[in-house]
Amino acid sequence: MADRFNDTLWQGRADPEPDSDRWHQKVAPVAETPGVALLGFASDAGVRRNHGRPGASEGPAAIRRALANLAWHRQGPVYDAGDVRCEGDALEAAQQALGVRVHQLLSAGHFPVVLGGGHEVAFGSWQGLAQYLGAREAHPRLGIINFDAHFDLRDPAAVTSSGTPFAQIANACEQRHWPFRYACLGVSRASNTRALFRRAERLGVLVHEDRAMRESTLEAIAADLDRFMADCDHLYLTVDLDVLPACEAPGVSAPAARGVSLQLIEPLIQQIRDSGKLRLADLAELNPSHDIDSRTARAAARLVWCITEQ
Ligand SMILES: N=CN[C@@H](CCC(=O)O)C(=O)O
Ligand SMILES: [Mn+2]
Ligand SMILES: [Mn+2]
Repeated sequence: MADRFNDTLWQGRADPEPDSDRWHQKVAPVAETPGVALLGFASDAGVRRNHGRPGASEGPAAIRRALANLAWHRQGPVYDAGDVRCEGDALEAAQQALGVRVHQLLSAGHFPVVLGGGHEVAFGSWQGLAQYLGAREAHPRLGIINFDAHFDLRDPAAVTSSGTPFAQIANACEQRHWPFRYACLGVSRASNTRALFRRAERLGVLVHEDRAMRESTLEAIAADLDRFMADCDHLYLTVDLDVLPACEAPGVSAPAARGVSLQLIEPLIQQIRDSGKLRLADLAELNPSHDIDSRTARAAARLVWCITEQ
């Protein structure tokens, strides 16, 4: 189920001038010094269960290939912790295995960045963070910030999938008597039913629709996000690449007719990164078999680069 560091993915241009490093020259197998730990979740079992277009299990390798050639401006180390792979439809076991790895990385002082995988990655990521925080606090004030065209709050009673992770997390929080704090930014009213909007309202979700996210509203959204973050001690950032317009991210299961441009999303992600509360991040839904000229993989890599820029 677990794949280790794969050197063949970390290849790229080597410039002869000094101080010209790129990620492929710096990323290393996990070591003791705390750093960013990339961890792949090679799964599209949740997408399949959700009747989507399969192929996201190849996402982690494609993100690494796109990251490899980006310029290195960081101080601290970046590690590649390999992949957790979902075998067949064994999604629950894979999510649990992902949780175990995320917990281990957090306990070792690393900042895990999980590379999906369908958005079912979120329930595995969260399990790892919940184990970590739950061992330290009775009622952790954890905020989840999801950039996504979809709420992914479908009823998990019948089947769990890439469309249910935040409803699963809400249920798990209720069982633990933990607050459920969830922000979904970039959601499309056209792509989410009334039932999903009602569930989001019942759960007190902070919502900013795709069509309300513009250059002129960015300041107000940033202020809203600041208020959300002020109520939290820890943050989990999750980015579903289908929040981007189809021209920026064609390689996803459900491309967005409208979407929110990377140009608008990036400053909000910087704000989250700079809060000092970000414990965990993941990227979801990259499907290389539907990508065009690696656009989506490049957008994903750029987001990882931005989340870890420090
Ligand atoms: N993670 C994806 N979730 C979406 C997919 C929508 C679609 O396939 O059209 C959802 O379940 O709503
Ligand atoms: Mn989505
Ligand atoms: Mn999603």
